[in-house]
Amino acid sequence: RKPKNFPPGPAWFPLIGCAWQLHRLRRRMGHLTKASQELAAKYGPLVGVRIGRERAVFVYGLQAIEEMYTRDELNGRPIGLLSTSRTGGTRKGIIFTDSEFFQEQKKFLQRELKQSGFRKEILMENIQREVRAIIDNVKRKIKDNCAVTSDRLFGEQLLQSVWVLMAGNESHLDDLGASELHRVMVDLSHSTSLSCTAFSNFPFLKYICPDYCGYNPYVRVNRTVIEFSSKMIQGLRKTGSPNASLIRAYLETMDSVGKSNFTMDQLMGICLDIFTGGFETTNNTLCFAMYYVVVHPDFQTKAQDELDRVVGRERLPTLEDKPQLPYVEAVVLESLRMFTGRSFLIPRRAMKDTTFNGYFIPKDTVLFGNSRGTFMDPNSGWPNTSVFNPERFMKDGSLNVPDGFIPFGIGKRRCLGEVFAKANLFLIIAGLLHTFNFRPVPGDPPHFEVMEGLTAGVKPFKMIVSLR
Ligand code: HEM
Repeated sequence: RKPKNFPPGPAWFPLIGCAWQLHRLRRRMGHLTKASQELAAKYGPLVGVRIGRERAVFVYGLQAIEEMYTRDELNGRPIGLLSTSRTGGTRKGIIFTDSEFFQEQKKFLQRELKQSGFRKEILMENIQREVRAIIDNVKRKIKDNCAVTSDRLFGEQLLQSVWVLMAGNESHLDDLGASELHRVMVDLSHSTSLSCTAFSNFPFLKYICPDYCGYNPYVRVNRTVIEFSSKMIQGLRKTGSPNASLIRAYLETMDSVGKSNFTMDQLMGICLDIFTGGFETTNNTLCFAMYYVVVHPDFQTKAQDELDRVVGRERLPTLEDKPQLPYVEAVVLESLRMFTGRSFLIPRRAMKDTTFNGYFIPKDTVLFGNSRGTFMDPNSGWPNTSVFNPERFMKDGSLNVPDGFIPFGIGKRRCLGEVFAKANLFLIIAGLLHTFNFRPVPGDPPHFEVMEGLTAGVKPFKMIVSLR
């Protein structure tokens, strides 16, 4: 059948997104995924929009997103200021590259991480060290017996463990470095959005108002992360890293292969991607989890009862306990649903002229996947989607993950850090609930507000934390 013309939709939508971003209203305006959901209700799973002179498509609903995830010709990443200006003018790293270059680099990273940072004993040592540091950090904060704010509870420790994932268990960031990197990563998150960054959608703005349109801050924070990584790697090169690690393997390949795609600039792009992918997503999921356990003490108590039964009070939970802690895992999955269901996916690019859902999609069209439609929309087949309820992942006392719950994506562009993220989220949430009680501040309950950034976050809130 002859494909229909480009998907229909309003031309003005990205303009509104950019206006939100420019006027820094995003924190009060709720999340753009909701607006795109309303468009999908009117136009269907593919909504055609115009961004400057380019046409783009918003993709909505599980079926359409799954198709986008798995079709090779929809596997590219956009070529634009968002993907080039972060790494000195050309696309580098994993997240924003495509074609054979991307395939070669991702394969290398997957193989090396399997042999180093993702190996069970190395992963456990790294994350358990991080969980103990997070618990000590919270203990220090509650010493004064006043309310604790949700941000800065785990961010620096997360960055520390992401660095160890790349550089090996012997290499650590010092406190000053971790704290500075944390500040920069938060800036990076707030300086941009994956769907509606003004300078990326309207590149001429970088000449007219480079600061106001977000271009300068975006370039500046990315450059700082790259300089930081470069300094750390120079240090590693001088001292020689004693253990197998991703960075050591990359440097060795670079030296042995000589002139190839394995370059220092590309390694910097990879560090930037792993810091960004590893920090932002996990940190925001944890903030959603903390918000919901504070406002739902019953879920908190149920998870704590399970932890007491299975783990006892004498030691911290481990990954070996995970199969016996289905309810704690259900809390993790429900927090992931709340986080990912409010975020846009990393944009895609059509690698050639193709058809999608019956429509003609020309080469280089940018596609924005909205994961709200996969498990947050009332029509997605999940009941009461806006309500936090870990029970939806439980059946007869066991964990039951419904088909179509794909917070880490599927296909060739599936999340590189999935193993690490799952272990991290489980051990941090289990460790915190095992050690502390989290309660609302009397008379000042947390106010739920989604902040748009690179991904969705919860506005920082205060809570009372006490040792169990
Ligand atoms: C809550 C935690 C996380 C979630 C929900 C998440 C989700 C995702 C999703 C859905 C994608 C696929 C995007 C697409 O198909 O276009 C992705 C890609 C990616 N993630 Fe994650 N992620 C998480 C944590 C991490 C961590 C911890 C790391 C690194 C240590 C990481 C690194 C990456 C990278 C490098 C990519 C790009 C892969 C590619 O383009 O092929 N992520 N992530």
